[in-house]
Amino acid sequence: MSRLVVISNRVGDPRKVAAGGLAVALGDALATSGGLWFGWSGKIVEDGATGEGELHQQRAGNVELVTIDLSREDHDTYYTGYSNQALWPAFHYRLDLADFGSGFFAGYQRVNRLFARKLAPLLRDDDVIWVHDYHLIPLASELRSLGCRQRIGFFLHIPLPPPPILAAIPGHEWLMRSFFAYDLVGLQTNEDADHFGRFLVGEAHAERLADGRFSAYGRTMRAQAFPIGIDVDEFQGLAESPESRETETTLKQQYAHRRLLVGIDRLDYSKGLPRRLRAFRELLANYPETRNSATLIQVASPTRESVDAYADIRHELESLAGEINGAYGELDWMPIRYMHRTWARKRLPGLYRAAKVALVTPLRDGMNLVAKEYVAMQDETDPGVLVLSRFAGAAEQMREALLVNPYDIPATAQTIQRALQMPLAERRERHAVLLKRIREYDVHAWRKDFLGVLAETAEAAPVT
Ligand SMILES: O=P(O)(O)OC[C@H]1O[C@H](O[C@H]2O[C@H](CO)[C@@H](O)[C@H](O)[C@H]2O)[C@H](O)[C@@H](O)[C@@H]1O
Ligand SMILES: O=c1ccn([C@@H]2O[C@H](COP(=O)(O)OP(=O)(O)O)[C@@H](O)[C@H]2O)c(=O)[nH]1
Repeated sequence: MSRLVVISNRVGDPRKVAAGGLAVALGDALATSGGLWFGWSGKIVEDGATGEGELHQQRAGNVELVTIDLSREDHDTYYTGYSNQALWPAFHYRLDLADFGSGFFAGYQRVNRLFARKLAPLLRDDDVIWVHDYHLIPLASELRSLGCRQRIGFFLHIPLPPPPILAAIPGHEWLMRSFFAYDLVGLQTNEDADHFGRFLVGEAHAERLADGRFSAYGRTMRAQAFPIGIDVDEFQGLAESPESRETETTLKQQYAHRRLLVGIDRLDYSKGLPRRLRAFRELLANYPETRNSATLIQVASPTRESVDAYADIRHELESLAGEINGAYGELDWMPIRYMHRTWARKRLPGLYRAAKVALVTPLRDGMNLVAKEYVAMQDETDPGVLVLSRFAGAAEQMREALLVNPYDIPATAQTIQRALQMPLAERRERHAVLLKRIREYDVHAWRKDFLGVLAETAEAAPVT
């Protein structure tokens, strides 16, 4: 059987806690199949010091982890710069926040080349290679130029915007050409796949063939949606951990006579947190019965703090939370319990189970695994309600959640109130459909589906 080689910027020990859906999902997927996981070590070597590009190898169960250190300059231009200040905002429809700063693009190319150079000697002829996310779009073309002929798939975890937005990215022609070094490109939703296809045909003058295949630059590549899932059983198992049980019991006792809502996100501007708090304030203002009762626990996990837009969103959110608590709080009740830290994964089930309503209201999100985790953790006899942004990738599969437009703050407040008041029969009905769907297409089905389609693709042809 071929070995699976996964490459992503963020690498995690599949047996340990991680914040960020990619590391969680790949850890789950690799723990089943075994294989090699290659990526950044998380270590930055200060300029001038030795050790840049050094490889670290360790075994985690049946997974061999190989990680690489980055120099300060490479990290700042490739990860903080081009990946998170250019591609991330642009792909999340936020050209206003995009910075195509000088040096970013060169750093991005340099690190992709470095990854290829370090990885190529570790590869076997019959390996199946699976590259992940926007940090590494050109990796396959770098590997191909080193002579790699293995099948290579790519999965984009973030949204893919409509053609006019993509066309605003300087160098987009080069990026699109890079996709053609893959045999299969996976996207989160049908909407993303549709945008991608239209861009390839309209801008890259690709020919659209049958079965989602496109031909351009002398190669054929297939593109289709594979909505990422969670490991429902593993996550449900976590609910039995002592940490989770303690969290659940404590919160249920504390909120026995109140209504608990939960939000769990990285503190990213794409997650729509300030608008969520404004909708919550509107709820308190418009529905007096929610005062002294509705409490929102908002976990905002620190992320990419050296980027200005992330520092700005933190200040905005913290001042808003303070303002709302100041206006509505009582001696024995605060409407918002805000935590700027990462919650251990083993405690999350308890939090999900104690909350009557989950607020997942990103302005744009590739998928959003929190939405699926919340559903997976509910008590089927008395489930909570998911309020979900129509702009999260998860909304394509989770129509039975209460879908909202997070830009429409009054309507979001009204929907939260509807969630708080939803009768048991309706909650059970909606939850049962959602749970069935996330079980059917869980992280294992996602992995099998992607790798199955990749196996069907023709032998890799040389890149011209
Ligand atoms: O690695 P970081 O810079 O700390 O960021 C964490 C991850 O954020 C993004 O996650 C995406 O993938 C999820 C799983 O497919 C998806 O549900 C979510 O909507 C996306 O935002 C990013 O794409 C990853 O590369 C990061 O590791
Ligand atoms: O404090 C936190 C915040 C998030 N997560 C996990 O990080 C992932 C976030 O993935 P999602 O797809 O929702 O968004 P992303 O952060 O990848 O954009 C989920 O599995 C969460 O359970 C966590 O363990 N602790």
